[in-house]
Amino acid sequence: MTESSVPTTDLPSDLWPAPYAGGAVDATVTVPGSKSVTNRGLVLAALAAEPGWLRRPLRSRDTLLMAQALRTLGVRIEEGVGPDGTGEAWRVIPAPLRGDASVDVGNAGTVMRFLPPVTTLADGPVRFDGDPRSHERPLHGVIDALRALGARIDDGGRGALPMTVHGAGALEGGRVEIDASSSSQFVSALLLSAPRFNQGVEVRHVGAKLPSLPHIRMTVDMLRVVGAQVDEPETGGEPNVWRVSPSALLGRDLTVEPDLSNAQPFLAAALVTGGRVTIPDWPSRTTQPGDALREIFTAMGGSCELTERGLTFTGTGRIHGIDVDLSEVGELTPGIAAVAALADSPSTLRGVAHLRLHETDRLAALTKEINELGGDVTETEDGLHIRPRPLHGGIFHTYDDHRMATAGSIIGLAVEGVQIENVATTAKTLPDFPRMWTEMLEG
Ligand SMILES: O=C(O)C1=C[C@@H](OP(=O)(O)O)[C@@H](O)[C@H](O)C1
Ligand SMILES: C=C(OP(=O)(O)O)C(=O)O
Repeated sequence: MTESSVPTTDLPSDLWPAPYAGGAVDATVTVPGSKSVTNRGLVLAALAAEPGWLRRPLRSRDTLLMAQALRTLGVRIEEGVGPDGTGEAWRVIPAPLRGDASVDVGNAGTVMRFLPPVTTLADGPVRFDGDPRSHERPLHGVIDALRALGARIDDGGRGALPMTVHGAGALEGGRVEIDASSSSQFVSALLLSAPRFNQGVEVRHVGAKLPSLPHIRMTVDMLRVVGAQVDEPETGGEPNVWRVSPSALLGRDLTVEPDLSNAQPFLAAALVTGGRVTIPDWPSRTTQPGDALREIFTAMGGSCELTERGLTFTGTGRIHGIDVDLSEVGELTPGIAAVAALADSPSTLRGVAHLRLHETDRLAALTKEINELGGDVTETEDGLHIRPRPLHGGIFHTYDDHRMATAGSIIGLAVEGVQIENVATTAKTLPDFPRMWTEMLEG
């Protein structure tokens, strides 16, 4: 059993010549596990009353940071092969959570939001810090809610990182109102730890909008799988209210689905080159937002077939613009914008103002980088307006954002001479991206 170190993004900011396709791709691409499922699975297993397994976990910067943080708190995570001897599996052995610990969140929204509630259960202070961008990403929803539920947190009044959560071994819990319009992860964070709060939790979202609803569904589904009792709006509960009862959690044997948002660039490659890409193990039912790509990329000109072999997506060589509300599936925006820049008609991407506070300001970054290749993109109040124009080569900057790197690579398939700055930033969720991309083109 080995414990691997967390890859960092401190690699030199090099330029990676994005491969130009020159013809239709025809490939089968096996995509590693979902970041969102892996990090929820780790948290729930760490909070359980008995050991559990996580099979086919994603091994990337965000998930290794989560694993490292949980280990620092006393949880044992043994990396090895699964009970049936096939494939990678992590055995998670819960333990009383230790304080006087430090957590590096990197720039992982799931780590910076999901772990503060967990650490209220530790027996001492837990210091949180991360990449410079982590200081700018919204955390106030989690901090304010935890204080209202009984936690003591020192954040220097910033409502953001760095901060210290003074774990007291338990948290009272109860009712709380939050405004989660800047991130659905505020809601998910509170729900995930709530079975271990004395009174559980009732979270009421009071903001004007709530992004990334499928990710909240994922939280609810995964809580139910480990035995938690959850009342929520979609199964007859009050709108915008989630209730989790206090209970012990079961240790499960969970298999992580492929990351459908990381499947996006490969599906886009089929669309952009008029080729065909199959993603094995595409789930027939899932809460992952990437599943919406079947509909979105079909509307943009391709077609797809979901069979036992997986999802096969076929492009026609023609790409159409789209007018679409992406509020539920915001993390797909960079890849959709890249395809839209190559389309035969304009696109409007709506409902994603909160992307300004993601890994980078994604609306500004996409606008600038596509325009520097000759494009015509304008930011709207809540999204992007993209009028396709002939593009030329140049440097595509990535701003430490994995999805900027994959978006630039999609454009590079159709435009010669695109160079991706710091492609290593894909390590956040898909460390093997450059190799996978090159192999896809080799067929
Ligand atoms: O809970 C999750 O796993 C995620 C929720 C979403 O966050 P926001 O609601 O902040 O957009 C999404 O963009 C992120 O990539 C993953
Ligand atoms: C927004 C994203 O990540 P995070 O979990 O850091 O919020 C993303 O992966 O697109």
